Amino acid sequence: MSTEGDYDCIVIGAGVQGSFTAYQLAKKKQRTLLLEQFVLPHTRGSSHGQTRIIRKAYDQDYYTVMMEECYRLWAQLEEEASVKLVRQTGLLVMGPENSLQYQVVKNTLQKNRVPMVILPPEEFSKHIPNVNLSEGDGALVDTTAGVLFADRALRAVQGQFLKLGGIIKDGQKVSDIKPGALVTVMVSGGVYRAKNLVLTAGSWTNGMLSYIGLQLPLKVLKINVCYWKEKVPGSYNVQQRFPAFLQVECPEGKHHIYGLPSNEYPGLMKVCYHTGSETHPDMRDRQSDRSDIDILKRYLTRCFPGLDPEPAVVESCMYTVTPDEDFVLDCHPIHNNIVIGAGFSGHGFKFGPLIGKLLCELSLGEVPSYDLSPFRIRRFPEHLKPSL
Ligand SMILES: Cc1cc2nc3c(=O)[nH]c(=O)nc-3n(C[C@H](O)[C@H](O)[C@H](O)COP(=O)(O)OP(=O)(O)OC[C@H]3O[C@@H](n4cnc5c(N)ncnc54)[C@H](O)[C@@H]3O)c2cc1C
Ligand SMILES: O=C(O)[C@@H]1CCCC=N1
Repeated sequence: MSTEGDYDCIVIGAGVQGSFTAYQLAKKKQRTLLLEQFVLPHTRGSSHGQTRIIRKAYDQDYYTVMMEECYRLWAQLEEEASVKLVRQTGLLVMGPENSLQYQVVKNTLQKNRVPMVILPPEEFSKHIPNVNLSEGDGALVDTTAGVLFADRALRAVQGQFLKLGGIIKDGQKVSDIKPGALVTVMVSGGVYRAKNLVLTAGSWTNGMLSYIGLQLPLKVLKINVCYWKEKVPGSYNVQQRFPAFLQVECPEGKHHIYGLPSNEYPGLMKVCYHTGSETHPDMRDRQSDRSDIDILKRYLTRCFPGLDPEPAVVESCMYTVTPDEDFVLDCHPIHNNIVIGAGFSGHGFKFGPLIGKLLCELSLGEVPSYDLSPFRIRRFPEHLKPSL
């Protein structure tokens, strides 16, 4: 077994969160190694695919507030890498006018003075053709929102990290971690040591944490990523300024439904259900539950009459979900040179640049730029005792 040179920091996992963390560390002159189990780019985790939603429309103030800086950081990366990563389309939010869910999002936007437009039901179809607003639903548009070009963003941030002198080793699966003043990381055929470790292993997080005496209440869900054909090509197209959308409550299912204007596959609009069935991350393709697709078919038949209600393409992705759907951004409770970023619960991409900054701050022992109390490990006390 060979021993390779020491680093200031090793980051495990080159998804969006690990890549931005490595980039931030390299910006701070840290000698950084980014380790990835698969050959890059890959489609086996949570960060692949061409698009994601970026928005300020959230239930909780703290996410809306954090998004302010995220937009700036995305723009900074666009400039540094000379690439377009964000397209402003707006986000149409729909939900029962009197429901808590809809009202909370509306209030958060209003309180934080986020530019938005409320669409009264009688004016809805003038602004949003080809969508049936449900009886009793309210509708608003978060005009700051849009589409993030995800694959392109990952390439851009990894490219900037390499330009800063960072090292990426892909096809290197971490098989053990030994904590200590120097953390030792084992991969097949090699050992790496560093003063600090950041763990951003997505759906494989609990596997990694088992090496260091910790388990988190994370569920791994397989998401069916569905694309639906426009009956009239272009009717829900990004070029026609059709917005992304979020349906916060509807009779068809308990969870949100969200969609992005047709873009990546010409004539196909991406619409997904915000949950899926549990899986082991290495067994994703054996999970064949499609009950979410039945919910989407019924919803689209009723509300998006311009889409063929049979998915034309179904791809796979994974969520790693915490019980409260808030992220985990914290130091290991005993080994404080090990930082953990996990549980992004299906909504973490848009925060990537800021997550990178925060995990870098935690790793360097700096005071984090935001109050991280919603993201602490000790909010799950029952999961701390048995494994430590
Ligand atoms: C269908 C879908 C739609 C989504 N829509 C949105 C959206 O609209 N807006 C939004 O903001 N977010 C969205 N998200 C969420 C967002 O994409 C995720 O929160 C984010 O990609 C999580 O990134 P990550 O870096 O934590 O995980 P990953 O991308 O999975 O990265 C973890 C990496 O760690 C590597 N790894 C694991 N174990 C090891 C090991 N032993 N050795 C080496 N490497 C290892 C993995 O191979 C992987 O590459 C969506 C997610 C999905 C699945
Ligand atoms: O994060 C997002 O914006 C999307 C849409 C809502 C549900 C999860 N992901």
